[in-house]
Amino acid sequence: MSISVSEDWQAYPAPAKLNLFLHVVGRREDGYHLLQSVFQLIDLADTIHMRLRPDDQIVHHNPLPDVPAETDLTVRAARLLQTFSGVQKGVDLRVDKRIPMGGGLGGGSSDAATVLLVLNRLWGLNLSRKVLMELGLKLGADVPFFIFGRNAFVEGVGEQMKEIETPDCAYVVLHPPVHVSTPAIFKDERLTRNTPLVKMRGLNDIDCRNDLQAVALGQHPLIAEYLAWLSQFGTARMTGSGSCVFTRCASQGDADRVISRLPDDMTGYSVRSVKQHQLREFASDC
Ligand SMILES: C[C@@](CO)(OP(=O)(O)O)[C@H](O)COP(=O)(O)OP(=O)(O)OC[C@H]1O[C@@H](n2ccc(N)nc2=O)[C@H](O)[C@@H]1O
Ligand SMILES: Nc1ncnc2c1ncn2[C@@H]1O[C@H](COP(=O)(O)OP(=O)(O)O)[C@@H](O)[C@H]1O
Repeated sequence: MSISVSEDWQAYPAPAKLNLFLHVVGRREDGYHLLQSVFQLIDLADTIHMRLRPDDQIVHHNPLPDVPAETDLTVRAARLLQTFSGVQKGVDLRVDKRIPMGGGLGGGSSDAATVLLVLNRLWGLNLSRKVLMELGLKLGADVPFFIFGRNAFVEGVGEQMKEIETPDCAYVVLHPPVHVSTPAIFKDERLTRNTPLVKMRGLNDIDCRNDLQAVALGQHPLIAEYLAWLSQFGTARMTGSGSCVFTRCASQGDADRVISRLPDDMTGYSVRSVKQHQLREFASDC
């Protein structure tokens, strides 16, 4: 799937995710934390424009204000794939950001996953999903999920996943304007790391909380104000390491109505659950 914007450039989606719950169940010797979480794809998405180049350069045409091109996850993903495969091909990149950055919605990771999936096809590499997921993990703990491309129960540091049925529904997502540092949340001494392991049968049996939430609220009290406002409409929770918070709505109309009541100084989105990443077939399962 792709949406044409001009003769050469093609546009590809990079969807965001919500963590419907997130439990911290332990810590590895290297300091990384063991998690259990359900990752849900949503229809809030960045768009990555890509064009093959006649040389082997990787060129980012509109770097983000605070992220130099060389450190952008799209460029890092393309370089990683180039080095791994030894291919002597290049690509032009442009990124239209819609997913708030540092919001716990996985935007950077999803951008990286989209680049890996698309270049796998554009460069004719034909790497399997498994190989792309292993490569993706080198870029960030959330990248394998977006390459997996289906809603999933995720374990380990983000590399073990099983497909899971999740409700087809609408959500309201609010973005408190604070930058949450993921390493700072995981390092915080107030973080509990001993939530008992759950067996995943269905979401109804799970204590759907986010163990990172209390720590994020301690570091950024503004998130609590957004949670309090959203809690008028249903159970509200933080996604990932924050700062975004969300609640489930009975219908898209209900979600739109919540957004229409948002105070002028708050930013939010009415979104829908997505069953599958539109680029999932860009990697094969064998
Ligand atoms: C918390 C989660 C849940 O979805 O998401 P986000 O809030 O980032 O979306 C992820 O596990 C985050 O994934 P990601 O943002 O890719 O993190 P990474 O770049 O891999 O790691 C950033 C830092 O967080 C800590 N970290 C991350 C993941 C993990 N399982 N244990 C950790 O301790 C490490 O200190 C690491 O250096
Ligand atoms: N293409 C990109 N999009 C967003 N963030 C990026 C990108 N490349 C690198 N980053 C860096 O990754 C950090 C985390 O971004 P993001 O994935 O949006 O948040 P989160 O991990 O909280 O979901 C950003 O603050 C930014 O410094």
